[in-house]
Amino acid sequence: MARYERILLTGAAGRLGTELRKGLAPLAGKIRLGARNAFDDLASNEEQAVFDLADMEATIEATRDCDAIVHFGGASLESPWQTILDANIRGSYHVYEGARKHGARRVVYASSVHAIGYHEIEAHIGVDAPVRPDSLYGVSKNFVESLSRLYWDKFGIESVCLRIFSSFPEPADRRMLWSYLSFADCIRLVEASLTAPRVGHTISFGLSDNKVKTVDNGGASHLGYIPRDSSEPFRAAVEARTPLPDPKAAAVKYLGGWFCELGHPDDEKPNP
Ligand SMILES: NC(=O)c1ccc[n+]([C@@H]2O[C@H](COP(=O)([O-])OP(=O)(O)OC[C@H]3O[C@@H](n4cnc5c(N)ncnc54)[C@H](O)[C@@H]3O)[C@@H](O)[C@H]2O)c1
Ligand SMILES: O=C(O)[C@H]1O[C@@H](O)[C@H](O)[C@@H](O)[C@@H]1O
Repeated sequence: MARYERILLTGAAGRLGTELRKGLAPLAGKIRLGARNAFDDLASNEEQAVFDLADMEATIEATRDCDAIVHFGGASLESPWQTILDANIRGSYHVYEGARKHGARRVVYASSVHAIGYHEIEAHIGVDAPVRPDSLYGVSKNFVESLSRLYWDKFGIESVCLRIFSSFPEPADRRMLWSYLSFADCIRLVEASLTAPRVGHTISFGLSDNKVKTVDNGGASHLGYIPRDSSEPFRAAVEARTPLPDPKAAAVKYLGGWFCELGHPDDEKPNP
């Protein structure tokens, strides 16, 4: 029997949402696909909810009858304040209010490395290091990590906040040789987050079993996530096509990589 009756997946049309749509299928009787546009290829175990996360009423309504929420919708890069505010901050508040009003037991949230992007790689931080965002995007991830903490402490809604590093079809640059999370491992991580018996409020890094380890995920071992992939098969090709970067550059020094070199998104020309 499936573990959940109905899971709401926000961001269902996105890069990771598209992968999770297939990956979550065994875990729930129904997957409700949350997106801004309608799908025309619904499988028999799928239904849809078309809404913008900035719309409080519609977002709360989309959570009705869902016993779990996998929240992967929102701006996935540094963006102007208004976008961050509407999609990530207000949108996530609406999701958590939906969980509270409609009785979802657990939320799995796509946080990001950019919540702690200004920590130096050599610090080898654990999941309980102080937050250190590298962007407004990172600040929005800090907000939701904190919001979800409140909803656990006050309302008993469990959350797993996944600080995903770089989840792409394959590592695109040298940083991704240590920050890579394969799609299959991303699905394993979300599955572990949904099926671990007790998670309370958990923060976990989201990485594959890459050879170079930059952080310590021991504080999330109770999830039982075991990565099976690694960036190593891609190393030779990545190193051959990308020059050795300056080791003192902010993009190399900090976990957040190139986000640490971005300008401010609300300046007229943020990235000259
Ligand atoms: N892929 C990665 O490497 C990575 C790393 C860290 C965190 N994340 C997080 O994982 C989540 C998914 O990332 P992704 O790589 O699939 O990005 P993506 O941009 O492909 O997916 C995000 C989805 O959210 C939707 N969305 C954006 N604003 C919305 C709004 N206002 N209302 C409703 N839907 C909205 C988009 O249409 C899109 O389908 C994001 O929260 C992102 O911050 C991704
Ligand atoms: O740092 C990274 O590699 C990734 O961080 C994530 O938060 C972003 O959604 C993704 O677009 C970045 O490429």
